[in-house]
Amino acid sequence: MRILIIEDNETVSKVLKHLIVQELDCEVDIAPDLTTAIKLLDKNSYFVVVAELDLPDAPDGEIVKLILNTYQTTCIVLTSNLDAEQRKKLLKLGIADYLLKENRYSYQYVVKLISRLHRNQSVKVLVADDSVVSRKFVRVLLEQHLFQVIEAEDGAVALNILSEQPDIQLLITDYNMPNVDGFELILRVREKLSRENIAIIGLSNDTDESLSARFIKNGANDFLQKPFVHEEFHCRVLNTLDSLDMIRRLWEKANKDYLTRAYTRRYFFKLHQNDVYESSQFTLALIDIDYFKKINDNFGHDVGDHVLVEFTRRLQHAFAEHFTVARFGGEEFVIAFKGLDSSKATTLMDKFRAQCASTPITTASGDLEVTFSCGVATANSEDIDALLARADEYLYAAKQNGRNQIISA
Ligand SMILES: Nc1nc2c(ncn2[C@@H]2O[C@H](COP(=O)(O)OP(=O)(O)OP(=O)(O)O)[C@@H](O)[C@H]2O)c(=O)[nH]1
Repeated sequence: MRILIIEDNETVSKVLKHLIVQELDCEVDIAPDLTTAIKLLDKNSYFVVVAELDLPDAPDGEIVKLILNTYQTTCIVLTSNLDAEQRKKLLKLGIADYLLKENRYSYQYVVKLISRLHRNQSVKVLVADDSVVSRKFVRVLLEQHLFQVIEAEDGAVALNILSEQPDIQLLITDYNMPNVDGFELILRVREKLSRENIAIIGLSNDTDESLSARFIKNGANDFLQKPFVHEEFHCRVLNTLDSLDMIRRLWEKANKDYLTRAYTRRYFFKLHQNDVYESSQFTLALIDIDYFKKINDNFGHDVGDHVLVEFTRRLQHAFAEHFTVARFGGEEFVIAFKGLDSSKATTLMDKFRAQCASTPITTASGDLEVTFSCGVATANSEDIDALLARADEYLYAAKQNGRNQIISA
């Protein structure tokens, strides 16, 4: 990623460059005037340009049109003052945002904004609104911030799109829509997707002042009254996505193991507590790496950690797309094969066992042969604790029997 700062005040450009480089992995160029800026823009491709409006050789913000139209690059404007007329003109041109050089927080905001814009490129936003004009307006604003935008003309279409594209992170929905309105849409989305899955912003031009609270009580994260100004829209989207990121980080901390990123024992139980009662097609594989203590003793804890991480990567690669992979602690893992009987799960596990045994793990201390033992048990009207206890018995038998093998029933 490469950023260009066009700024004639050397102190400002240096501070900004310092803050950007500290926070983001990128190259930063500085141009003190329009002439130098053009040379750099001709030579390099920039992710974002941060530009001062008043330059020695272009005092009337000429640089903005050039960046947006000629170089078709995202532009953040930096300025000491901005009157209402200029502000309107800049927003109409399609800048991503403008910042007044008021204090150090303005510069920190620029860094935060660039980082957000970078992440936005992979963020899908669904806009549900029956008004084409309103939908297009929101689309333009979102595209200025580099989001991937998908449109739905009513709530029913939005629900279909959400079920087909579970990676949508933000839903922006109008209230008044035919078929399924904004409230019903939110209620139905929240039945399936919680706050770590998707964020929701409600929109309405209805004058009913209780709407905002009702939207939020129904499960929206925020609400915007139409017509709204560009800045408010961007700030609310930014805040909503920041809190989505935070909730996701907390969720990961609570449910994923810090070292291997596999699910924790607690999350595993939460997911599968009731599965055994429901289906006899539910099989657990309890896995334990063989002689793992020796790896730690002979090569050190860091190598042991590396083996655990690589072993988990292999497990995830082989099974995580369809089944739950959890680390139960130490060098013990479990896989929940929902929908598979003992024989199918054992066949899959044995294929994986043979692959592991024949592919050493490369570590700082050389290539290490790593094998595991495994107990496979299929539900038999028992609860999850009893099923796990049985898998553990088979695992113990596999260890006693010489390791690097699977025992199942
Ligand atoms: N490096 C590392 N070691 C861990 C971690 N968690 C547990 N261990 C170590 O894993 C080892 C487990 O050893 P044991 O339970 O004796 O089992 P083993 O050596 O694998 O022998 P068998 O299971 O009988 O084949 C212990 O030395 C623990 O200290 C971890 O997060 N990182």
